[in-house]
Amino acid sequence: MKFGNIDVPKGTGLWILILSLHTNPDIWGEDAYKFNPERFANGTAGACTHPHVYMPFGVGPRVCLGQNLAMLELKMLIALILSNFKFSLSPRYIHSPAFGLIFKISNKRTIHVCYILRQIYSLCEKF
Ligand code: HEM
Repeated sequence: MKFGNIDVPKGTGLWILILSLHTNPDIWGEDAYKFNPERFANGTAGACTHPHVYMPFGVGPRVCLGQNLAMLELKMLIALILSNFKFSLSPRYIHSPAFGLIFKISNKRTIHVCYILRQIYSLCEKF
């Protein structure tokens, strides 16, 4: 098949870089890299120009089987965290995002996050 002027031979594996789709200013606007959950206030269609390019769980026949379970777990976890912790930015905070499979903090900051996660897990074990 042909994508624009690129010929793709039969049997070729294509890897779509989802991070690029999810942070493209042409699709999400100038604040594409900003953490802004409110952009979804009116659903995915209200957040971007082409709703079908938002695919955190993949699309089509191989879409993530655990999608609904994962969303339920995440909502419960966030509700638990927000109702049990207060948040403020540490004066020692250094903004250091790094790209892996997803965006994460760079290795030098990981140890602090692991500590926080351990606290959160121990909290969740109580429920
Ligand atoms: C936030 C959490 C999760 C994310 C972002 C996620 C994302 C994904 C993505 C992107 C795929 C590939 C879809 C594709 O090939 O188009 C996938 C596949 C899959 N996921 Fe998840 N997933 C999550 C949680 C889970 C959970 C909790 C389970 C099981 C309990 C699960 C089970 C699966 C399975 C079995 C597949 C393979 C489906 C297939 O190839 O037919 N996932 N997931």
